[in-house]
Amino acid sequence: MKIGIPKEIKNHEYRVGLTPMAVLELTHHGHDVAVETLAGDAIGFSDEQYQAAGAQILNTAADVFDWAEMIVKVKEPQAVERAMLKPEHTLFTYLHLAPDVPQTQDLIKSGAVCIAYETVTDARGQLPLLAPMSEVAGRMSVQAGAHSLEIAQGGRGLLLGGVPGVEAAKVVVIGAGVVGQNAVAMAVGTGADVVVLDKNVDVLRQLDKQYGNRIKTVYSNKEALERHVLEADLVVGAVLIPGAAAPKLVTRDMISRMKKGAVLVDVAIDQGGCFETSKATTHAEPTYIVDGVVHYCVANMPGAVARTSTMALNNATLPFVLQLANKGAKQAMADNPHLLDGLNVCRGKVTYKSVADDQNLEHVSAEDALALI
Ligand SMILES: NC(=O)C1=CN([C@@H]2O[C@H](COP(=O)(O)OP(=O)(O)OC[C@H]3O[C@@H](n4cnc5c(N)ncnc54)[C@H](O)[C@@H]3O)[C@@H](O)[C@H]2O)C=CC1
Ligand SMILES: CC(=O)C(=O)O
Ligand SMILES: [Mg+2]
Repeated sequence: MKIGIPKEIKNHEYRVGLTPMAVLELTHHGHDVAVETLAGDAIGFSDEQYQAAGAQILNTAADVFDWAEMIVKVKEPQAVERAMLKPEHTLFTYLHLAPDVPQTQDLIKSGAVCIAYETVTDARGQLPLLAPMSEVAGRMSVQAGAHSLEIAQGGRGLLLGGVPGVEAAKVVVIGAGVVGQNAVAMAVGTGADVVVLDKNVDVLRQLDKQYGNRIKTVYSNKEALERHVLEADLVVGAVLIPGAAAPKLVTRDMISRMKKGAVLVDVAIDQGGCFETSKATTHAEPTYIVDGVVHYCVANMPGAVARTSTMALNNATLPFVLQLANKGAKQAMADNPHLLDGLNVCRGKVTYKSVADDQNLEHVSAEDALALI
């Protein structure tokens, strides 16, 4: 198969769809790979390394899209990229479609087969292609929150762990999945006072076993959520309903009653965000302030540590890229129901139920849509 890797163009996004090491695996299996020039340059993957792995280097994204049968990316395609998609393409990347109507419409119009990393599942019902970036973003969330708590950033002027004789800051993590667990680990490491909420008692049980009384685990209902958010210095939003728009758990009214200079880090912003006042920001301008509360809402947090993130992402995506390349998209998805769970848009039809529901669109099951390929 002909596999194309364009350079990422989202603001301060330096990850790349495939590393030279991953390209070598594909060329070794007899596939052809084309990489846009300088696609990995910012993170130390040169054009020469890609050529040594057997790839050809093309000058523009348009050349890559024209040549390739499958496009492997990191971030959801931007408008100029969507305009280059054709029905012959398989697109394999993060999509986060539920809160993104223009992207959904463009992918429908493209006729392409669009498989989203974030809804591919594994045998335990988890999300193996989201998990590595959630690990990165969860760890970064506490770093970003600590920085935002500094006075110069509009924060309360608190050090998360305090110092001897001065109490630690209170960190509240909403959602105890992969992002939440990694945020808790980092927050505990700083010495902060940590509370974590979830609706899944099993994950709270797990954290309770791991940390004992070093943290507080709390079942997430309206009363508990409000009480802890109002006491918080830093709140990390880490909830997910797979494929769907994030629930707005923290309302504008609650935010107006939070401590001035408190910080919200909305990691769930790529699914629309779980704070009512959240809107996506970029690494160039990561924060803004509403009612005295600092909001950090960067939708591609792992892009800031792009070398670590690219390698972690490739470890997870490569087996699926190989299946798609070796068998073709239709057969690979027919053979692997976990990969089929990734199918979001296929030949003009929305094939992921919660995306269709959130946008009032017709839904065709992924199984039925395979017949369209
Ligand atoms: N901004 C960024 O750069 C990045 C964002 N993310 C996003 O972070 C979010 C979380 O991802 P993961 O941790 O991997 O998901 P996950 O599925 O591992 O965990 C989500 C948790 O939220 C809980 N939850 C759902 N509804 C809830 C509610 N009403 N109250 C409390 N808890 C609730 C679930 O029970 C689950 O434990 C996703 O939206 C993901 O796309 C992930 C990586 C990077
Ligand atoms: C998961 C995601 O949105 C990211 O890595 O940017
Ligand atoms: Mg994102």
